[in-house]
Amino acid sequence: MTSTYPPRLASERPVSAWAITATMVSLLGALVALVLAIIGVFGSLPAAGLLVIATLGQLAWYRLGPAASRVLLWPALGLLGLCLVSYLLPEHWLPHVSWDQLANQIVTGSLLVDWRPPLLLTLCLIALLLSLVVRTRANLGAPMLLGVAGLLLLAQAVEALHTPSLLPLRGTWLAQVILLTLLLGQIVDVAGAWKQQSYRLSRALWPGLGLALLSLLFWHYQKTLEERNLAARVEQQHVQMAESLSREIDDHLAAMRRFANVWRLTPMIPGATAWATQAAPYQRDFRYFLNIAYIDTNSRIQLVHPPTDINLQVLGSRLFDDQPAGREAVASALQRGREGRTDIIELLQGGPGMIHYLPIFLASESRPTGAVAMAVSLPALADTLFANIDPEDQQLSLYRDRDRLAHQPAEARLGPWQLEAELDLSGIPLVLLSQPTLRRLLSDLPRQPVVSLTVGLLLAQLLYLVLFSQQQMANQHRAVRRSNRELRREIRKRTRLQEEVEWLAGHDELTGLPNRRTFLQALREHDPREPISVLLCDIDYFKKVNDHLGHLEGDRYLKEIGQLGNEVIASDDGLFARLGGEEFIAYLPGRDEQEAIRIAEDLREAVAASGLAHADGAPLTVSIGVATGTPGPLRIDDLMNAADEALYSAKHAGRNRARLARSLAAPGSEELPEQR
Ligand SMILES: Nc1nc2c(ncn2[C@@H]2O[C@H](COP(=O)(O)OP(=O)(O)OP(=O)(O)O)[C@@H](O)[C@H]2O)c(=O)[nH]1
Repeated sequence: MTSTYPPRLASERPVSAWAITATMVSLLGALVALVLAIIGVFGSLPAAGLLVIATLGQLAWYRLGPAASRVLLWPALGLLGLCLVSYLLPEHWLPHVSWDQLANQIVTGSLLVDWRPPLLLTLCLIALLLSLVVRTRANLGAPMLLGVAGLLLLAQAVEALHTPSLLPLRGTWLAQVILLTLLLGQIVDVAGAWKQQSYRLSRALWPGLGLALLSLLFWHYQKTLEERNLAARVEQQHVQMAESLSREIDDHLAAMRRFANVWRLTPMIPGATAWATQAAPYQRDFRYFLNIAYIDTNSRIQLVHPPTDINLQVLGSRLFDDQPAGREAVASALQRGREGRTDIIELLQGGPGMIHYLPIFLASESRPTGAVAMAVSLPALADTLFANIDPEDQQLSLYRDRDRLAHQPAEARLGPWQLEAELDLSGIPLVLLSQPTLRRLLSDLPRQPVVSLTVGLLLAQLLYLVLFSQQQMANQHRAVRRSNRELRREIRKRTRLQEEVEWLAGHDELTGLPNRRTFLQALREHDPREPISVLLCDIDYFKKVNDHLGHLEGDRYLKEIGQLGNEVIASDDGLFARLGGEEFIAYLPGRDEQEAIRIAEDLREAVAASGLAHADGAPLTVSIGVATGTPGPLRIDDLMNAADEALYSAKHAGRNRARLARSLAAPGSEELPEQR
């Protein structure tokens, strides 16, 4: 991975031309959506407004930098957060009606649903805007947020296409296109940076997106289930309402029969007072009885209760003539002594209704002496039946075939569901239609699926962040271990070099023997209570070796002699060093002259017998100057000079010999017998 210093800010990154183009297209779309929403043709105004802010925020990010972008985006995120809260808060904490009141204060007649985008659109916008305000866009949060936005967008498209939803996704296809281009713009913008970290990203991104997808699927399952449950509940309530209406109708039939039977106990045709007294409680209980009238055998209305103007007007009417639609029913009661009822007809008092005719048998009479007519006004019946229904909850209509008999409009915006139930009005089939209001449906809809979706998405984001950070830490850990390894290797290398330098400082490179420095050090550290001897040793005619056998061979000879000398001197607890050139020196602590001379002879003989030879076959020899210091303070220069003089003396005397320095022993130097 390449890195630059100083690190670039996100706003300094070169922005792709594609990203700018996509954003411009989105902006255009968002502005069109806004205009359409303002003139009320299409879509919702707040959603369009938020889209415009989102695209302007993205454009500001590219053109002016993060600070300008955030000025636009944070307030938009605040609004979206409020929208999300409205989806999440339980009804008993803050009822829907309170949200609606708030919306109504902003624009009269508007509801909460007008002011918040659909759930998935809200979440998608939140993810998009958050990805813009996350500073390190290409690294930390943005990939997951953009991924989630993409998923939500897809889910929203699928929802809109396939699933009939309780809340229609009003005009969101345009919003989806705008969001999609916005999303693509962002992805193109940061794709380059993602590529650099694709390994780390994919390890964190796929599990995160997997969890987000699971949350979405789970949410969809729960939402569908809850909507189905709600539909079933509403349906059940509707059926119960229809049943209670049917019961009410049955009750009024039973009441009518009771009323008709009352006259069996009396021997006379009912009088006006008795009629009014008997009819009053029935009319009070069933207000939709427009009237309760006594019809004589001639089908003439003789008595009527209540004595309202409109009822009094029909008094004396002969039903056979005046109301032909009910003739059959009247005849059934008066002539055959059986209950009869009209179909739904236009009543004499006006409005649709039906009239029941029940024969009146006086005591001991076997033929009816008249009939009781009970006119039921259908609008009044519907009013009575609907009286207990809150018009803010639902709209109700009563139909016979296609004719609407009664209608109670809702006093709130209607939801998308229409429910149907059948009613039996004394054998006439009616249909009761109900349409629950949006507010009622929304307040009844459980919040749990939205809560679990939000929690799921948060967990997915958290999982992504944890995995991403873990990857980052693992990477850093790997880098630290790598640099540690390199450091250890460097230290080892330097230690070896140091040892080599130290060894070279004290040794001769060619022969591997200690050098002059080490020799002098040993000399300086010797125990002054003991004698000390040195053997200064020089190869005889070594120049010839070089001249005739070559320098490489000369080097080999030097190495051989070094090894040989080391063996001889080390066996006598001494140190054999190379002084330089073809000169060697032996340091023999605790050795007196006699011992030193013996050792010098051993060395000389060993060299002579080594097999090393000149070009003419003559054996290679060495001359040795021996100097010994007695116990006591030592003057190194004196010792060395003495050895040197002794060596010179040995050379001068013909070479291949050892000479004891005279100056440090008895006066003059003593020649050892030549052993050739
Ligand atoms: N091959 C090789 N030759 C060296 C090295 N150091 C010194 N010499 C040679 O040793 C020779 C020393 O020669 P001289 O000092 O003239 O003495 P010599 O030929 O040994 O004769 P005497 O000491 O007088 O017996 C020179 O030819 C140097 O070039 C070395 O490290 N390698």
